[in-house]
Amino acid sequence: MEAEQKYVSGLYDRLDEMRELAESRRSGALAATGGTPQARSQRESSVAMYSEQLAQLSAVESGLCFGRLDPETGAPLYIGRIGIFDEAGDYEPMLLDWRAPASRPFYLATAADPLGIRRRRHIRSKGRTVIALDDEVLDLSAAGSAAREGLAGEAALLAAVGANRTGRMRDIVETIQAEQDRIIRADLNGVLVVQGGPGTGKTAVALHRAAYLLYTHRRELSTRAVLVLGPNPTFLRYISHVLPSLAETGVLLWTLGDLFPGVTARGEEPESVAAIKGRATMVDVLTSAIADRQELPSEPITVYVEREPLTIDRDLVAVARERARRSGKAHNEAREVFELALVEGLVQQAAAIIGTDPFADDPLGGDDAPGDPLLMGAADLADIRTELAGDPGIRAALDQLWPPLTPQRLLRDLYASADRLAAARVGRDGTELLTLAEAAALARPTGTPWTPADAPLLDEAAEQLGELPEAEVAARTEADKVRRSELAYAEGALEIARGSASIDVEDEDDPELLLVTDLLDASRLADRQEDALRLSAAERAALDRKWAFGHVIVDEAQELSPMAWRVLMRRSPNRSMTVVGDIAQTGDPAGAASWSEVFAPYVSERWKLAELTVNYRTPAEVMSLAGEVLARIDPAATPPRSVRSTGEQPIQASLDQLGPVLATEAAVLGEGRLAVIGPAGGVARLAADVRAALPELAVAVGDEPDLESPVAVLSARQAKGLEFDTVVVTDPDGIEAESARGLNDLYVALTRATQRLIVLR
Ligand SMILES: Nc1ncnc2c1ncn2[C@@H]1O[C@H](COP(=O)(O)OP(=O)(O)OP(=O)(O)O)[C@@H](O)[C@H]1O
Repeated sequence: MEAEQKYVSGLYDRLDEMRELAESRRSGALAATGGTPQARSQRESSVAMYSEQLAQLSAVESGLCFGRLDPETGAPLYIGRIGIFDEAGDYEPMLLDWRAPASRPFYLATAADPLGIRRRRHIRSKGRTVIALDDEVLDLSAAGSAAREGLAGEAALLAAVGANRTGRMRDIVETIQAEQDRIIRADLNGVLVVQGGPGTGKTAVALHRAAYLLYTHRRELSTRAVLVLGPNPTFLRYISHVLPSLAETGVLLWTLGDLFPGVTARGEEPESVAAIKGRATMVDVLTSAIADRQELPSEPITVYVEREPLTIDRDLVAVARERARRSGKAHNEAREVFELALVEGLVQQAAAIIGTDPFADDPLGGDDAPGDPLLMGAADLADIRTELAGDPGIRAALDQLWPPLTPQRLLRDLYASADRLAAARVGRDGTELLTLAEAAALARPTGTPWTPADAPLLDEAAEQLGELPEAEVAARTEADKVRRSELAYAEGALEIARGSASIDVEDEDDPELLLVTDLLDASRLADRQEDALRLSAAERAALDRKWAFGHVIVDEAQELSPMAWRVLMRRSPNRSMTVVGDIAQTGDPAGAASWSEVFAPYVSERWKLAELTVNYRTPAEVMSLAGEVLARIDPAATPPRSVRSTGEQPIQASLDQLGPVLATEAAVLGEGRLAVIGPAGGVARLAADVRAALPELAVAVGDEPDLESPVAVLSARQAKGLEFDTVVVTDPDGIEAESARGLNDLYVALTRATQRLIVLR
């Protein structure tokens, strides 16, 4: 132990030196002034780079070195969170990054297949002090019973899984198991689906895979960024410390509601409505909704040019509309074709009126050819065309008949109008896409906040609407002072976004306004301002609807709707994805019933399935109770095997015991965390009861509960992906009855405990 302490202390000394160096370089860069704009911008990026280095070096402080491998021949190798080299010596590695190929036997070597390793040692520390060493001799003759096979570093693993929970997910880098390691280090390309029951480490594996991929494919992924999609903001906060503790920043952690740039969709709506919005048929509903905006005038519109009345009637508009639709362009792009055709029709009218010689047929008239009404040449016609194209009356008519549309405006107008919904529910070929009741369920007043299920629809609408021509954008920019001030605001926000990686410039109130994000997509922004704004790939990705991520990781993937998958596939054109989930936990009515159903439309059968089979969270006793619910969901499914048992059976009691049960559990909770889970409809009342029973403790409840509080009251749906030392599930029948997939929700609730489960019915 003393020898290991000496080695580990030497590593911390090097870490301190590295920090000091980064600190002094950063101060140097900060102190320098003046110079060319280029020098200034280089300085700015140096400051950013050293700041990031410093953050990374601080993040690995805890558990810097956690392992040692003794090969059959040669010097021992130390394994840790980052690689450290001996600059004084021959640049020898003092500490190997856990992701380096040479570290791999630490996770994979077994007595049966020792991979050239004699001994594996887990080094456990508290702060900078080594507190325990766990050795495994990887020699069949010396190894214990065969039952130990397959669990690497059993003592360290059991210490980790049995430890108190803190409300923040921890990394598992010290005790990654072989089946997990194979997934973490799987090839970058292709779609990898990780199916695993509760507590099998799917989330942990997904995050470590992100860290591994960034390390191994740094150049490629740092320019394209990695996206991790999770089910809700509370969950993202819960997992948000894992990647920084592995010295990885620059991964975007998003929910579905963050996927459409410029909108942070956090509104709520009934699940049944979200389920309609999630259906693949919504693609056609949007197509119909857009076609419905290409209007024929109910009354002829009269515009005056040089005091002469010109008429925009149904026939003229129908011809122009047909020509624009036939162009095959997206709505906003086809507007130009529509405008040309409409103006051409009006030019003919104007020419007929203005250019008609009233004496054309008068034998006593001028010397023009008898019967020729036109006195105008090509130049005159061109003049009229220019005049008409700029005429405010005609422009207003164009905006009515073929309006330039942002996705926000299209969707907002659609939801706000029963007539528009009625038109959109029928396909272009006359088929019924939504029933009357389904279309009516989508209705809502303008100004209602966007919901997560709206984000994929906004993205789909953007795809179908296309972009407005630059000239149109520029004209509107010029005309609209409000918009310009908003642009200035957004540029300010972008400066701030260096830290926050997202801007939120929604404008709910003025549907006429082109949103700033329509103009500020990152490619245009980068073209214009690359030098001025040195955004990281992750920051630019957050602004650009068409960003293609280097890799996309989806957690709780079973909950995503077909519409959500469409957006994700657009963001991942190279189909480099890791998808983790558990079909048995699908709670959302819009979610998936099988993985093939999800991927068939995109990669047919070309996706790989990996399974995780060991449950690290839930003790065997708890899992056996949850297994009864799983058998009702799917009699063929096997629950994952728990890695440990506590010897304590779950307690089952009556609901009126809530007070005494909570008092008893709080008394033994220590530093741990307790959750009370119940039907969504009763969470507020339940929270009041829990507060009354535990007046001394902070009780978190609500949309985004603080999971670091000792006690949280949650619905089963909110508890998804989370875990607590003690879990009290109240009214299981109520949870089951609450939705079509209530049984799945109950299964989730019963599998959240790391130590103790109490069920009150
Ligand atoms: N190899 C490991 N070493 C130590 N702890 C582990 C290991 N694998 C998983 N765990 C722990 O097990 C718990 C469950 O992991 P995780 O939340 O990733 O599971 P999950 O499969 O996503 O679960 P669910 O589907 O129920 O949300 C976490 O506390 C995680 O840290």
